[in-house]
Amino acid sequence: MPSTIVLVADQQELHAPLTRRLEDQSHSVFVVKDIPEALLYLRDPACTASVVVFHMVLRRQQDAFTLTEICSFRPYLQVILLADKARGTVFDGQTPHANIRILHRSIGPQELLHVVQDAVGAADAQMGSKEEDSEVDLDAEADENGPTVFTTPFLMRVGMADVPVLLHGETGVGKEVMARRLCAYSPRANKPFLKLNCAALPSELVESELFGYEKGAFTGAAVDKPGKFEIAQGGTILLDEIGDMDIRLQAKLLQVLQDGEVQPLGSRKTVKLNVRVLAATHRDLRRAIEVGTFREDLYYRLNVVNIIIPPLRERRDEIIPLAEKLLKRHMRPGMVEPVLSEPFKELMLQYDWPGNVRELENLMRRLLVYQSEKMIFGDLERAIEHSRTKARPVLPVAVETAEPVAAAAPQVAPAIASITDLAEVARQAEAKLLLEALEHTHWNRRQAAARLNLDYKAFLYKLQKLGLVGKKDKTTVPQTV
Ligand SMILES: Nc1ncnc2c1ncn2[C@@H]1O[C@H](COP(=O)(O)OP(=O)(O)OP(=O)(O)O)[C@@H](O)[C@H]1O
Repeated sequence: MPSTIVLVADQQELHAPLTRRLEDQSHSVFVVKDIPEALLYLRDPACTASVVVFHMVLRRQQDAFTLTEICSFRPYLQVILLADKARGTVFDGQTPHANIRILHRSIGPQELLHVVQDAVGAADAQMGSKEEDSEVDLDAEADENGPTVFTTPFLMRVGMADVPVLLHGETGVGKEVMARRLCAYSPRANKPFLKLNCAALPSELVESELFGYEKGAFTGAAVDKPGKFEIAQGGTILLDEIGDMDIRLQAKLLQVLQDGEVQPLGSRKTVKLNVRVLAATHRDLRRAIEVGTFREDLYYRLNVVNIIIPPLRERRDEIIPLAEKLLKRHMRPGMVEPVLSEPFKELMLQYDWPGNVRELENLMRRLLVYQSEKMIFGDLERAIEHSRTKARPVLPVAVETAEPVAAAAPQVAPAIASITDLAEVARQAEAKLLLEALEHTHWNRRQAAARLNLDYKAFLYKLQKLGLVGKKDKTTVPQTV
């Protein structure tokens, strides 16, 4: 069975031959240049590696602790370490975890290949026994890496499909975790995975980050800079908070997706792209389309597969297992793992978790710091009391799902009456009118202004105010869409 193998090596001549031979056997090899980066990757919930080979000597005892900890929450993971002596000196006389093999650093390439193949077999055997269990009742499978409403076979199919995926869900539900997981199951698993948060930056910055620029393209562009699309070549890009992307930029993104090529700002060259696009949002994009703040054509481009991740309060059976997993994730070596008491678990099950898994994670981190439930018991009680007296947060409208398994997920409530602010309603209505006029006139602004019986300057001012055009950057407004 093809596996994902992490190879930790800082020298090309060490990892290149091994990578080639493993890739010849259809395995995906992910090369990491240093130990801290490798440990970080292995701790990531989206990591699906079954074998990790440290082609460098582990010297810090702290790293050995971390590795042991990773092995305990990733029971399939097989670890191969090279050491100065074929005995684990870094483990300071302690017996290493059963899945850790320590070899002498002078081992030859052929012998190392055999050990890696053997480790792949051992990981497969352990995963196989888990898969047999899951065949009995796939839906009930307790998947440690994501909401149990999505089975591993479903996610593998979507991951392998290499099509755009739109992820919907409230903040903190695990959209990024899901995106990383889809990537890990895809043929692009050992290629770059980049994320850009479209809401966190002003639109000009999002544009230059995504598409890159050439030296001199604008004030401050002192050197050429490739955009994320270019850096992610061969891999995957996650456009987080796509619902917050400026409408003008949406047009440009659409063009890039349609043409499969990108033109850095200020440049004449175009770069052919081979990047899988995943997008995530907590917004109701259907509504955004209605009010003219999201382009329908872009929506259909991104929405080949649509996954709605339900909020944590709609998958309460996952709260306790997730809490226990998050406690383990954040424990430092030598820490005593707090045992969650029954009354505390009961309280956790009553709470609605508006911040979803992120909020649960923060609570578990606090618990590890305080080492006492008592200190946060009252906070949780007050939060429950508060949520009883307040209205539920507004949720995104349920949208159709492309897969039967996804359709089985609890549907989220419609976002009725989410816009209570009159000024916002007026702003959105105005934006819709302006955009319609621009669409009709193929983005000829003079004609669009005339169509709306508006003075041209007043029209431009409105475009600016609504964020539909940059102050100086008129050239990037699409003339044809
Ligand atoms: N199934 C899971 N197992 C373990 N941790 C999880 C899981 N889902 C989410 N998390 C953790 O919860 C936090 C929030 O997850 P993530 O960033 O994926 O959510 P999000 O929906 O993308 O959030 P936002 O909308 O704010 O971008 C992260 O620290 C992540 O590691």
